[in-house]
Amino acid sequence: MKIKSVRARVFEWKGKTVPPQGNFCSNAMDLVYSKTETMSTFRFHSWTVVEIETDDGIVGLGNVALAPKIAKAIIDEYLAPLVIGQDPWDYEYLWQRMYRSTHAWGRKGVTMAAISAVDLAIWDILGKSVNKPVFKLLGGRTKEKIPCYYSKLYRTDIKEMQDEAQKFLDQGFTMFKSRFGYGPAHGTQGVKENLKAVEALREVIGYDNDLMLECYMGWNLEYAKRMLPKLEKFQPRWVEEPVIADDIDGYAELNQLTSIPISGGEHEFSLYGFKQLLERKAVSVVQYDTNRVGGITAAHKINALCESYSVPVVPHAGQMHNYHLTMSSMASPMSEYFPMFDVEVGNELFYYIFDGEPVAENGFLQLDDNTPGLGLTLKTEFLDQFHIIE
Ligand SMILES: O=C(O)[C@H](O)[C@H](O)[C@@H](O)CO
Ligand SMILES: [Mg+2]
Repeated sequence: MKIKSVRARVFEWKGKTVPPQGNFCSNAMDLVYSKTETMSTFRFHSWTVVEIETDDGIVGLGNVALAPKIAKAIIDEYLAPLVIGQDPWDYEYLWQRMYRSTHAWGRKGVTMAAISAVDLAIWDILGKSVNKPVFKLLGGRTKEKIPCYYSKLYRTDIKEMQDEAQKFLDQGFTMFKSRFGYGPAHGTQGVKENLKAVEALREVIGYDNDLMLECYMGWNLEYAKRMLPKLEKFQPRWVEEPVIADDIDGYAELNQLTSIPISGGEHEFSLYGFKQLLERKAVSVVQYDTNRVGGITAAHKINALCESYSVPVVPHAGQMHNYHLTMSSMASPMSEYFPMFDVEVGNELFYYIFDGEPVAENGFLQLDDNTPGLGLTLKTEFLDQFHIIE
């Protein structure tokens, strides 16, 4: 079997969107002086879809959501020529070709995300070629089904947040992730607002359910050091990405500061990036996303590394490419889960592009033993609402 072609297309959402409200989630831009609203940079409304076809007619699907137009250019210009004509079963060799030939300017960020998309499509081909789901190629089922946490609860009106939590509690979810709205730029009033939201959520879900808290890199070390002791009484399961991804010392300090586990890695890349985080004890929960970190070839190795450090892996964003790794790894206790909503920030956009994403039931996800590959197909239902760049 040989790879015949690589097609990378950008799917830009042109359909209806629900504008996220006010300070719906703190983010790294909050710390930079700006005359415009910093939240507006925080959208994921396009996606790169990669289709790799083999000479025997199998088509593998991969995707990347970071800087989609740049990712497409990297795939077209640099990565496609490295894999065309090659045997997809040589996935490690192909991965190393992509990684090493772009190393001088690639390594992390959008280049690694582009490599991830090609690698995902290759693994989809492998599964399809032997008629097995990808998780079977990675070691098989380590759990009957995957526990998942409800992820949204953007910082909106407190009552709205409480109603949202109640609705998904009633649907059987036992774990919830919410977003802080405020950071260092919002002074003591912002501190109060952050605490108010957490208290209000605990009122609804109680202390027998898990609550995770997301900063999305919108704090700094000093602010996080003030906030964590105040949050301790609310027993968060973790506080996520309190500082920017490059501040590994900051993570390490915060992770030792209180009883609250610090999570991160959503914006970290490659086996080496995670080795650094683990060696420094910088995170207590690892949250790579397979479509950023280097695809399944890299994520599988990171899982093994995390297993050896006894650090759980809870990949970012749900999605099939992550679920297959979670299903097959002892290091992964659960998944993130975004239900399908109207297009808002864009975290939910993959439901509009792909068919096959599992729907949670009572807080659990299931993967089918008999669906080969990653289990995704391109959806036709919303096709007319995308502008597609070839
Ligand atoms: O952990 C997450 O789910 C992410 O940080 C979100 O994708 C982020 O976009 C906030 O909604
Ligand atoms: Mg996150």
